Amino acid sequence: MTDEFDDALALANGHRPHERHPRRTQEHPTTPAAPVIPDPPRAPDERPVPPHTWESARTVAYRSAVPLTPRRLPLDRALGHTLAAPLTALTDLPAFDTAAMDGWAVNGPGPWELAGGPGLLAGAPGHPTRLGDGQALRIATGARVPEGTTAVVRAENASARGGRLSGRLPRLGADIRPRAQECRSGAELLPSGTRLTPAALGLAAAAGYDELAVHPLPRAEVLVLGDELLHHGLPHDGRIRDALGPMTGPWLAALGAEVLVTRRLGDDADALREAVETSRADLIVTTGGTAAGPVDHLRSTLRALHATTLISGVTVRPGHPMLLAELPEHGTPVVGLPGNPLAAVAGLLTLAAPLLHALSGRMPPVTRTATAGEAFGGHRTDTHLVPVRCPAGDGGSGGGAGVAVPLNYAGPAMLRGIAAASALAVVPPGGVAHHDPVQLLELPPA
Ligand SMILES: Nc1nc2c(c(=O)[nH]1)N[C@H]1C(S)=C(S)[C@@H](COP(=O)(O)OP(=O)(O)OC[C@H]3O[C@@H](n4cnc5c(N)ncnc54)[C@H](O)[C@@H]3O)O[C@H]1N2
Ligand code: MOO
Repeated sequence: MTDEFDDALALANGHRPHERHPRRTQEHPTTPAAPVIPDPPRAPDERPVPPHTWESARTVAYRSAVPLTPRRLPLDRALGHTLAAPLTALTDLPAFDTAAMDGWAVNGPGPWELAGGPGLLAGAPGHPTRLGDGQALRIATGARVPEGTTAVVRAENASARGGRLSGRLPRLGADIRPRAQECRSGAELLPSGTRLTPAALGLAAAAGYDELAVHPLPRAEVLVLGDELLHHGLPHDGRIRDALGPMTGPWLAALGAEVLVTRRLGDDADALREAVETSRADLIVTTGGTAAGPVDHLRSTLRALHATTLISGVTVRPGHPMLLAELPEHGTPVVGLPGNPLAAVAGLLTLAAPLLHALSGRMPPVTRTATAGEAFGGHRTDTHLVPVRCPAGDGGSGGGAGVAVPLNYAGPAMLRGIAAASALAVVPPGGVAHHDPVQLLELPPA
């Protein structure tokens, strides 16, 4: 076991392992064994990339990309995009003094004399006529208040009889939303780099926008590697269901990518090379094939394509064989996710998330602090990513950020823990004691 790990680490570091043992070709006899393709010789000046720490891997991934060129999009197509310029109010909000309640606009202390006419409705054209001293006029929520209004009296707090209105004396300005209460024209409402939520789109519309300058969604392509994978039905004859095909695209989309396609390539080195060479994506994400197995072609394919390796192995568990490379010409990033499913999640959050933030013009993803609900055993030398339950609103003793409890079924090949998790705890080498602060990586929303 130790030898196997050493071999994979050696390979991840750019060395040849001492000895190769075919791992997969005998596992599924129904599939013809893929030919073992020798790694192309390394160029003499090519230096192996030592493994990065988890923190430095995230920084390198973020710094390796620049934001995609902004474009203008109508509001109804801008959800999930990132603002390429601050959202600046194009109008005062409210744009005029507005009734905040259904009732009467009044001028001065009551009782008031009811002014004639149909009353004021929201959106009514023309300017309402001035309200004279001691007068009251029926008004609906959202209607412009007439000049001279000192307050709005709520319908339930007054009664109109015989041309007069009597009721509780409101304080000056009661239930009037004054013009520019929320913002003045020109005020910055949201900074550049904000990802547009439904609320942000509503705010943009309220502030007068029809379209917004945004960074386009980075286009991602997912290449799922592995001849052992089945795409429907039950595992049989040593073959298993592909768990990463259905998971990786949606996860990238939740992180802000537009997923062009998920392609199942088996362990065909030629198909992998062609798919990478011909991709039009801004980000290529592969699953499996990062380690030392006889049909793990990813690293040799990237070398053959003269890709630059930025990250080759990260001192994180699970997920240590993850990699990041850049293709020549356009510098398209290739993220190699390890095949073990929880290791692939680790790669998504360690490498793909910072890259997508950078390509979209967002700040790097951040962790938040919670309190360890029990001791988290750490790895001796590596960061350990642990699925946790940390219910929202669970204040805990540590001060409001929640109490994180590790979940079972968190082995590298398991998804049961992460599927029930609300976050991944980032456990430094040596672990975290019960009640101590622990950093959490949020999982993207569905
Ligand atoms: N000699 C060594 N072998 C391995 C090491 C090592 O250090 N030395 N590390 C192990 C670790 S850790 C991981 S993680 C994996 C990474 O391997 P690969 O990225 O090359 O992935 P595969 O070999 O293709 O698959 C590994 C494992 O995951 C299963 N898998 C792959 N794709 C999927 C998928 N789409 N859905 C579900 N399961 C998938 C695959 O069947 C294997 O069981 O390497 C270890 N080996
Ligand atoms: O990257 Mo592996 O998960 O440690 O199984």
